Amino acid sequence: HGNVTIIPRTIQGLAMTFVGHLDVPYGCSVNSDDMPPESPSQNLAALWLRAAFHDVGKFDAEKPEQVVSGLLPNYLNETENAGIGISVATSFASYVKFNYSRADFIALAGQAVVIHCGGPNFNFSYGRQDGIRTTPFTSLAQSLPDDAIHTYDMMKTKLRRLNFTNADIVALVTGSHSLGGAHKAISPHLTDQKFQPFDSTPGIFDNVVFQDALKGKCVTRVDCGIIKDPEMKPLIELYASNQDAFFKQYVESFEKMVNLGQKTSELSSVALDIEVHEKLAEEGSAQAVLAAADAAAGGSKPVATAVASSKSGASGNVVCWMVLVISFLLL
Ligand code: HEM
Repeated sequence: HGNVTIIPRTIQGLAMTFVGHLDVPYGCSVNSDDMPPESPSQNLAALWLRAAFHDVGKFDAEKPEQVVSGLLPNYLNETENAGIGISVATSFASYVKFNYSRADFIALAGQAVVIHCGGPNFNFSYGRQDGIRTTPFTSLAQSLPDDAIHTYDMMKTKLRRLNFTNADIVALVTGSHSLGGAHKAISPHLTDQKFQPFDSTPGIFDNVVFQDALKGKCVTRVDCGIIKDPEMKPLIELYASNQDAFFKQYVESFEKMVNLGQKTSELSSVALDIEVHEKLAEEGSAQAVLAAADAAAGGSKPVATAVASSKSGASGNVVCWMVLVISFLLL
């Protein structure tokens, strides 16, 4: 981790690689090239962001110095990680030999998603240590809040174990659910649809999820609990009316999340140059995302938006693959 001139360049290169994958061909929503149609989630962007959370799931506030991150690929069989295994980020993390940690790798994938899909742009901190594979985490099996079996109060207790404040919880949990949605294959307690978007713009990282929550729309038990929680509701109202306030809090809370268990004084910081996905609005609405999911699954219903986005994706593909090749050369 010592070489400060090389590392930032490789981090920028890797960030571009992630963005290249996201853009082939459905941007921030469904990526049919990477996600096989039979998989429970076909939303690579959402999966990577989710993975950044799950990678710190073993954090124990009673052992704050215990390094927990970088181990997600070893825990994909746990029920709390159902559906994440398909994520290319975690598979990459298990086989690609970069000169920085798997923890950095997974955090960067999540952060690249936030920036590329319309969220706040912020520096990436790097130099995280990876947890030791043989760490006995067994006392903390099922350590992440489980939407299918826990009450809202139990989930809130588990989120407190991650040292999350109310603002962290609202920004990170409901806020991250700005992207993606629930899948019958993973969350039969929530939906009987293959894909149930969390908000009306599941391919855009924005504050619409809070506006929808105030209109009574919530999908996960945790989000439905948050909107009813008198401690949390004022924050939902704030973020619904003020996207800047949401983004400001998100940056702080995301940093906190991906640094759980790490010695933050030993981390360095580098600016990322990531462009926002050019067809965000066109591809990010619930209707466009559902149409793309249908197309990716081989559905026969042609929908105007899906056809339009896959056409634009074809020319975009060439550019994206060039970006991928160039960024691998840089690495
Ligand atoms: C109490 C905490 C949380 C609970 C109970 C929870 C629960 C869930 C559930 C049930 C799903 C649906 C999975 C599926 O059916 O495919 C989901 C999806 C998702 N979660 Fe969370 N979540 C929590 C916190 C977070 C956090 C902190 C993040 C990110 C920082 C996050 C990011 C996501 C994303 C992006 C998706 C969409 C995945 C996709 O579309 O494939 N969640 N979450």
